[in-house]
Amino acid sequence: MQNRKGLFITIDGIDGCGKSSQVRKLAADLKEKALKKPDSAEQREIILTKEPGGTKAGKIFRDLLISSEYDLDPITELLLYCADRREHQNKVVIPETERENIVICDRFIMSTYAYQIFGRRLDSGILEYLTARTINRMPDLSIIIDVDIDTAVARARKRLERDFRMHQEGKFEQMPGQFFERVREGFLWYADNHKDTVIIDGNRSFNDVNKDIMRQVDKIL
Ligand SMILES: Nc1ncnc2c1ncn2[C@@H]1O[C@H](COP(=O)(O)OP(=O)(O)OP(=O)(O)O)[C@@H](O)[C@H]1O
Ligand SMILES: Cc1cn([C@H]2C[C@H](O)[C@@H](COP(=O)(O)O)O2)c(=O)[nH]c1=O
Repeated sequence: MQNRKGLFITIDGIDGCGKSSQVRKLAADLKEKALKKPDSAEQREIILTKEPGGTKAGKIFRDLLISSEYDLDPITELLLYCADRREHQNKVVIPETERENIVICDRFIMSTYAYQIFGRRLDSGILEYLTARTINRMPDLSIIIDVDIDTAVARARKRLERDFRMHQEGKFEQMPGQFFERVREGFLWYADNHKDTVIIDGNRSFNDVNKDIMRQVDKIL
């Protein structure tokens, strides 16, 4: 383990890969572990958060970003994801890890590489420039849940239609399959080229995926 305070764990993947359900389950599992071992390092507060939208200003960025209503220019979109991340670092990730808590975040920078650089085909130089100057706390562990595009798109659409949220949140879900192929390629590229990043096969049962996630998290606790 690096000599740093707290822990910052991120879970990522294409829409519908199952990450939000796994983030919630991981938080519940860690809380249960802490109850069982009251004197251990696991006795840290668990902070469940997300990008975009993990801060007060971030909720406004999120509305702008994921609605299909605004038809944002791709570079505007990239800048807003970076602005949301900067706010989230300063208001949540850094203060909570400084308090030695465990921050579990639904999505992080791998999503920006996957969706904006690979999906939208933007120049990675802008993202690298902004990241180097605005992000101080990188994850101790990044998990990418990898699933087949057809499975992911079907799961994401089903969930949005069930919740009647396709209009407010369905911007990416309405994109063609080739877009998601590029996004998936972006996640795989990120894992191949960055340390502390692992891929977990999400085409399996919820419990099997959860077990693999817990195995990875146990290594850094
Ligand atoms: N391993 C799994 N097998 C089958 N269904 C799953 C699995 N994991 C999650 N699901 C279901 O798929 C749907 C999407 O899951 P979830 O919301 O966790 O995905 P997500 O990746 O966070 O999606 P989004 O990015 O669109 O918010 C939910 O209905 C969930 O119950
Ligand atoms: C952080 C981040 C996210 N996105 C996209 C990916 C998803 O379609 C939405 C967020 O929705 P979720 O229900 O919270 O998964 O935002 C992106 O394009 N770029 C990013 O950096």
